[in-house]
Amino acid sequence: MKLQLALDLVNIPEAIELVKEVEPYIDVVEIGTPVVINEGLKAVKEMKAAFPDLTVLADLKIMDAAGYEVSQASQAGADIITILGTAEDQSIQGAVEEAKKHNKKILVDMIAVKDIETRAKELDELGVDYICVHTGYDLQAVGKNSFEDLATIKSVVKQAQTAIAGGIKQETLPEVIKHQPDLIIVGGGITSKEDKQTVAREMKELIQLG
Ligand SMILES: O=C([C@H](O)CO)[C@H](O)[C@H](O)COP(=O)(O)O
Repeated sequence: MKLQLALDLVNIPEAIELVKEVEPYIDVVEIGTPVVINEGLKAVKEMKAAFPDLTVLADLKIMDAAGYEVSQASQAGADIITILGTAEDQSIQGAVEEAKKHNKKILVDMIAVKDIETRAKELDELGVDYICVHTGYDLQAVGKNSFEDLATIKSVVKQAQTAIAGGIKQETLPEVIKHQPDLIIVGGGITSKEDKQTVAREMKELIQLG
């Protein structure tokens, strides 16, 4: 199980400063969708330049023109690029093919997918690298989480790795670990804390205990 830090509500210098604090404890750094919207792929480029050994995920949440978007993000230095599970199969295939050309990986975000089980099976067959269940900010606000969806995808996926995102905190981490996803994505659970380094270290230690 790996730990991904999601950076959503920061600018580029703040993102780099934050990663400096927690780098030893994270496996992947995510340039979140709001950062990409505000700053563009420059944010991915600058993060990769600052931390060449860290895996960088560009949370583009692609819905169309997937091959082109994946190509652009790959050239900016992203190692993993996200596409939405609700996108057309044609788009998913385009993303997977383009990512292979650049030796990059595709993570499918299952936010707003209604039939998680069926779609996860289809995506797995389309050859994506990760399938990620995700409770977005707007559903977190009404008390939802993705633990059940994680169990669902774990039971049907054969080749892809599994991931979970959305409101995960130190207190809910043990419940996540029980389901053994390959990737655990944490944003506010670390970035909103005063002592980010301690929280990231303690979360990483818990993950390593498995
Ligand atoms: O993908 C995300 C969200 O849609 C905003 O872009 C977040 O990165 C993801 O939810 C993880 O952040 P937290 O929910 O704060 O842990």
